[in-house]
Amino acid sequence: MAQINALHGTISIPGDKSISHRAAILASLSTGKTVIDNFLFSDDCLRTLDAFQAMGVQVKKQDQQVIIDSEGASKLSAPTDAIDLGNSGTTARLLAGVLAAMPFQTELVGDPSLSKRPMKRVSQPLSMMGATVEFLTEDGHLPMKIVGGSLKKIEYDMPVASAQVKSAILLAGLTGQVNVTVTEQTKSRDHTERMLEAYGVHITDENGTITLKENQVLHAKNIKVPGDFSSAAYWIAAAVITPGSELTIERVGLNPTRIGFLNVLKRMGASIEVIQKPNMMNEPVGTIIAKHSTLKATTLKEEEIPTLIDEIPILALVASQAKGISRFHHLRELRFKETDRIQATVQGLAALGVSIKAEEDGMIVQGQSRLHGGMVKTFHDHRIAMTAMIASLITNDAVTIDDYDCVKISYPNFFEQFNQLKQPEHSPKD
Ligand SMILES: O=C(O)C1=C[C@@H](OP(=O)(O)O)[C@@H](O)[C@H](O)C1
Ligand SMILES: C=C(OP(=O)(O)O)C(=O)O
Repeated sequence: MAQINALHGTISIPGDKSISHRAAILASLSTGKTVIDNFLFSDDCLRTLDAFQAMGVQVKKQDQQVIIDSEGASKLSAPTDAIDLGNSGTTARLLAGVLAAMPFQTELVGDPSLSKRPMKRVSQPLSMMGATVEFLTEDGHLPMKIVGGSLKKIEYDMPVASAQVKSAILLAGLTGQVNVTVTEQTKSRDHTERMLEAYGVHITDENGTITLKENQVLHAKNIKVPGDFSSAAYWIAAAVITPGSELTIERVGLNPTRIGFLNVLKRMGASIEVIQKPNMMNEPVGTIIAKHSTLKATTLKEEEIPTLIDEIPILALVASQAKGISRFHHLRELRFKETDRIQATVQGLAALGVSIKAEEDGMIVQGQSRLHGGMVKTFHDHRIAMTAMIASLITNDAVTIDDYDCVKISYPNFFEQFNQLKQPEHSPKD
């Protein structure tokens, strides 16, 4: 029987996945040489680099840097083969926006999980702008062919809160040199807008209506990527639920559109201190100190969902340790992620002893569950795998998962840091 150990130490968080994708894209669309520091070398972000390399951009990887040399958006060339996006939804949707304005056609393919995810949410606005998007086997799903060309301006009301769709439209406007206006009901992550602003592009956000002006070109600019808040969330959760723990988590991106998990945990009574550091490329950054806490249950509000959309599995684990019943609704979007994350979270946590129930649009979590070891089916979803491993910190018996490799999608050194953290004499820096 394993013993439950208090966790102590300092963790440096690897680069943000969303920002690394955008850095690779905007650097490839700029003229000149860009050095991207602290790029996340995860499977998903590598797909974005590979896609631009296939279109003639020079990409060099060294240590934690990527050096991108490009002649700009107008000089991208047709790839010789279909572009394989692997598991990456962000690459699929954002790249579709770029390709809509290219004077060539491209075929996009993905792995079985990505091939089940909805693509009409991008094909519809891009078609309205003048691109032709053809689904090659099943309506609305990859593989899809994008026949790009000259685009027209668009004013688009977003039917779902999605930073990927919003970004696809902004990138189509940028590469197509046309004016775009996107209106969001609920604000989704704004990394694309912030990075474009850092490049000096004329982009405004007035009460959820984002406008990008036509005829703007990008010139290379070095980029430093902050640590990924979504990756930090696992360690914040670990500290908060494991008795006697205190963890310091460094170099974390603190963009307000990403830190809903932090705000909800504070509402639940978690002891979390945030020390702000200087911004990186228009993105707030800081150090987080999280301690074991006595927690109370919570109910999620609709407007906070986009700010914690990828943190629902780990939040459900935290809620299982709080006093009372937590209610998570407005989560239909979770059914369209790497897997159906409502079902995968409920099944995975139930296998470890959590009293949890799936609802049509969310889940109900009974608090103060006593967890036991067990086998968690990940459905090859990195966020389910990492949630199960954090759960193992508070079980006496072993937790096993059916796929350890999938963490490489967003957090390649997760297990390295996890194992170091479990050895109290070490502090898992990088
Ligand atoms: O724009 C992005 O980088 C992302 C947006 C979110 O997806 P949606 O746009 O589908 O909400 C999120 O779940 C994903 O992990 C990354
Ligand atoms: C949903 C995710 O990513 P993507 O949509 O890029 O596959 C995620 O990282 O949790």
